[in-house]
Amino acid sequence: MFRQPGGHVVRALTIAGSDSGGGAGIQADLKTLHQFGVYGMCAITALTAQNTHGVQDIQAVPASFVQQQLESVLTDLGADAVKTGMLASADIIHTVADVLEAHAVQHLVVDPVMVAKGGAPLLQPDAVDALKARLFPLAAVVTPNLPEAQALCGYPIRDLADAKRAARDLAQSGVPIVVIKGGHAADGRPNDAVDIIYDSGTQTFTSLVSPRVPSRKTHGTGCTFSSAVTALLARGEAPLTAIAMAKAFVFEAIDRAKDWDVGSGHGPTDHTAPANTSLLVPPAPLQHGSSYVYRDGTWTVHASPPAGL
Ligand SMILES: Nc1ncnc2c1ncn2[C@@H]1O[C@H](COP(=O)(O)OP(=O)(O)O)[C@@H](O)[C@H]1O
Ligand SMILES: Cc1ncc(COP(=O)(O)O)c(N)n1
Repeated sequence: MFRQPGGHVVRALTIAGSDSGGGAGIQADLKTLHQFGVYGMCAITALTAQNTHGVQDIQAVPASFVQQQLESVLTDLGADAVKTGMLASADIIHTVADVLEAHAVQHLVVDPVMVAKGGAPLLQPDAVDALKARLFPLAAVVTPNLPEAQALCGYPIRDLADAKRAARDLAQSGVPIVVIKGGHAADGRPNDAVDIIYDSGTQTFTSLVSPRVPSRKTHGTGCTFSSAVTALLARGEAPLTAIAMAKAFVFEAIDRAKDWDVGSGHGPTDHTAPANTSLLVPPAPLQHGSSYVYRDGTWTVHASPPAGL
């Protein structure tokens, strides 16, 4: 386990739904935290019966029991960073926000999970406003994918300019760093996977680019990405560095699983991808406002921003 100077074992808490298929949700989160050498804990918001073909059923967890799980963990073990994934309902969002406020939690990563890749709704539609009003102001980093950013902003995101507008608009809810993830932008094009970061402190956009792995096995990529960011924030990395290392980790996790036979639908990624090597580390320190490309295990700075999403 990763330790701070002084011996403190680094720990992180995920508040999310359970994926029985093991590729997304709590299961992806704990695997990722472990891979980064961070002690992982969880508060489960919903149980899903799920596989690589979709979500077959959902059992909600009462908000009062979510609260109890959070209190149990935070009053004893504590967390150096916290992430949220599937929160299911407005009730649970309010409860989570109340507890996180009361415990003055630092380094909160909010992954505003709304719909599974197969199309199943994972958040009640009336809960979107609660997410923005209650959790975004507590977050250090918010990580919507393109459909989530569209739902949160209320307008279509078709290109890089739209993604930048969305990131800036979402930061208005009091979020220091917004990452618009470009995993959904493929439309069959063999393009790159481009993530746009907006830092409201410096008011700059930084883009992170990797090749797009031609694979359907991307179940849980968002959970894996936000958990890697959480682990690295817990370890004390600067946010931009954490986000870049997380992107490189997810690329490696997708790449290593592309020929896996785990399920016959949208399969999971390989959480044993290397997490603690210099491979993931970008040219430090990252410059706000620049564009970085991760290719063949190396980060390089690019003078010009990416051409598109
Ligand atoms: N086929 C792919 N190849 C490389 N990177 C990908 C691919 N699909 C998604 N990513 C990356 O995975 C991360 C999660 O993005 P995304 O899949 O959009 O999230 P979500 O699971 O929330 O929909 C982002 O860094 C994105 O760029
Ligand atoms: C419990 C749970 N949480 C999150 C996701 C989103 O993951 P994806 O977008 O890859 O389907 C999921 N499918 N299930």
